[in-house]
Amino acid sequence: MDDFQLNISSAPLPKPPKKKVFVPREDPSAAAQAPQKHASRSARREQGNANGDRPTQYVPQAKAAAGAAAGAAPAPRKRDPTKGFVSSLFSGAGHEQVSVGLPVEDSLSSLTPAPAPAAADLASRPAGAFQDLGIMAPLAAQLERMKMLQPTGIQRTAIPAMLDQAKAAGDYVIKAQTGSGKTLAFLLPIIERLIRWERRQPADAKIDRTLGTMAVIVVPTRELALQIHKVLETLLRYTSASNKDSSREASETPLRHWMVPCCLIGGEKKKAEKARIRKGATFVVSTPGRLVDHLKTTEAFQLRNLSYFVMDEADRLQDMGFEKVVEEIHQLLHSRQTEERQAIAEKTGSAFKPMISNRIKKVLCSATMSPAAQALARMTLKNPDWIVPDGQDASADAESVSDTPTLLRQYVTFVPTKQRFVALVSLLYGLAVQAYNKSRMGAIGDHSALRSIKVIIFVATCDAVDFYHQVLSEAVERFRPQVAGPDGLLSADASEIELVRPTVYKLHGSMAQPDRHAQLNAFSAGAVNRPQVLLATDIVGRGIDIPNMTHIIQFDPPNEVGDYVHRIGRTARQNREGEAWLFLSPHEHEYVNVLTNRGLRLVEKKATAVLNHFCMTPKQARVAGYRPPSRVVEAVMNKLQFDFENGLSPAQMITTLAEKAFASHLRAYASHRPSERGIFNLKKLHMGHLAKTFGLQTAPTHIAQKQVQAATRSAAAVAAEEKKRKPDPNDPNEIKKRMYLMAKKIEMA
Ligand SMILES: Nc1ncnc2c1ncn2[C@@H]1O[C@H](COP(=O)(O)OP(=O)(O)OP(=O)(O)O)[C@@H](O)[C@H]1O
Repeated sequence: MDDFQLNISSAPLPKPPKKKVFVPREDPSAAAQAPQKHASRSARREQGNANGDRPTQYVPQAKAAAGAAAGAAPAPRKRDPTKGFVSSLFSGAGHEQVSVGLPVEDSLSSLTPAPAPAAADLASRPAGAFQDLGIMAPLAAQLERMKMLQPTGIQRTAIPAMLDQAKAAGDYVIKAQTGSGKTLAFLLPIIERLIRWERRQPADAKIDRTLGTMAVIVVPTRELALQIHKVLETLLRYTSASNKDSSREASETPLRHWMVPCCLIGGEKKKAEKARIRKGATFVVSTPGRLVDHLKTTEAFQLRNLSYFVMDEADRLQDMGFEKVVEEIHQLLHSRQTEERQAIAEKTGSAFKPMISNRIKKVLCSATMSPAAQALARMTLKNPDWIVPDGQDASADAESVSDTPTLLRQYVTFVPTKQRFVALVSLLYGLAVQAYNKSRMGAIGDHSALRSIKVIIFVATCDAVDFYHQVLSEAVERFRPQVAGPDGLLSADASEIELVRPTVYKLHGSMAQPDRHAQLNAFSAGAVNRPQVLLATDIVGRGIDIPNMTHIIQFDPPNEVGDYVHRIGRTARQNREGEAWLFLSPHEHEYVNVLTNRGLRLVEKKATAVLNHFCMTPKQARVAGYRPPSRVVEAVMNKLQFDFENGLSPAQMITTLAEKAFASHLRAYASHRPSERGIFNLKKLHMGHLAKTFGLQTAPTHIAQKQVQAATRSAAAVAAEEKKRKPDPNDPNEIKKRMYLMAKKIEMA
């Protein structure tokens, strides 16, 4: 691959010593390679058949020309005979134009003006407004330190509602768009009620860890548990008597309490967690599996005073995998609390008096409520109070997902399957250049003042995360964005390219917990003046709050519209701007209807707009309306794909990774919801083209055939099973039946 690396130098760009262009198969210089011809042809045919395209051989023009001039075949390059060809990314099947009726833009930059910030979500109240909602001075002072001066829309409704003594017996459903501050919306009133209880007690009574756990918060991922735990730690730091600084606010209302948060998550040492529980934890934040484990095995868990059970990302918790676990948690919390209270009553001879509430109040919280989660809310919550942001209608369609952040722009681009990789690299480069050009104005010479992009790329499987992490990490080091110069292809200005080169991180559920933690922290803290890219599965799709997120790229579409909404909600949080890009292959275009039918508003970006950007220097990209010639774009993209297929990593290692990623991609593709399998149809997926997405020159047929057969078999088996047992899993009557049974069990517990 280094043969084809171009020199990089600062402007003015020198004439390249060798021009490199793609020479098609018919080129006389290629035809002159008589001794190689037959072997090459058969290799080419093999690839051509597998990929369904006419292959193109990449030959440096200088060598070809020299060979032709000498009247002899150019000296053959030493290489693996199965490599060295790249079928053109711009010919063959898979390029059908689709029209989906969305507004279309042919430029990377947004053509529509930025929408105005949502007035409803920006509180117009002055600082101190948290106190107006009933939050006491020490807590409000801490919020001020955390730079939270005004409550958000959902906080303005949730805090008074949850503090309202008249409604204190009921449960709550909190539904508000992503990034709107739901975490504090349920944490603040819980902390406030505990502080208020303490105020009503004689001077020697206080809340501390010996009173046991007051609130349990269960969330679907470890990362989210750690995040909420951190918010709690910060909130409680200055509002606990243990902190000397709290005496500042203590003159009027001396603080006595000492509340302790504790995080219980899979992947951590259970023994250490048991020790923490034994010491006592006022708040427990946990993932479902680990919580059940401790509820069953940790005797020291004290739940007699438990007053709140919060299910954050409630609809995800009702998903297949968690539904039963959450049900079990409900039962265990109730049974353990009852046992503990009875034991105390027997010991003391009088009924146990709980601190805040006799029953455990449940709080369901999410930006989306699937039908199953709604049914659960209706059946299991007592008099649930549906809390939505100030100014919104609580009786509106609970399943609606159209309430996405106001400053979020949603784009979809239809990229032929075989161009997916080059389009991804081009988009990353284009977005980074765009950000660099935007922030460079007024910041020339001061690179610390530049603002770059922070992107999450969602892919379907852990194997794909590993593969693209490896590939993109190398790509940014080794692929030089190339542009049209007067004499062919040139590399872009090195000093500028350095500034748009991203650091790549990865996160998926099969990584060891310390690595997960380290990667997420590094990505969150990554310098804002350099592009930061995180490759991830849906593990960071929900709840995760990363500062300065600018873009979400869904390289693989999600399994559910709910997941789409949560993924895009990682950006444009708290009234900041953000962009979400969705990649679809042309044959998947009907997925757009699935999204728009649920009220989501998208704009189509032409795939050419994405590819063009890789062929422009930052300087060229600053010229309004500049477009590189299409033949240059094609040559550059074919070269990029050629390098991708031939030049990365020790060949064996990357091939193994690629084949694994290819196989698991097929499995994931086959597991789309039954209602969407007509759109994400394995039979319509071109295996050869998909192979190119993973840098494979041909589809590993043994894998492809096996996967397609298995997927078809399992799809048929699932369909037969569903027909036999459940007429339709989304049938409201079926959901009701399931939820009724679950509610009965919980009630009995
Ligand atoms: N009143 C406030 N003022 C300023 N910033 C706030 C306020 N409340 C919350 N935030 C910040 O807003 C961001 C989003 O909050 P949070 O994570 O609670 O959103 P969310 O609604 O739970 O989002 P998601 O649905 O994605 O989980 C966080 O960085 C949080 O610190």
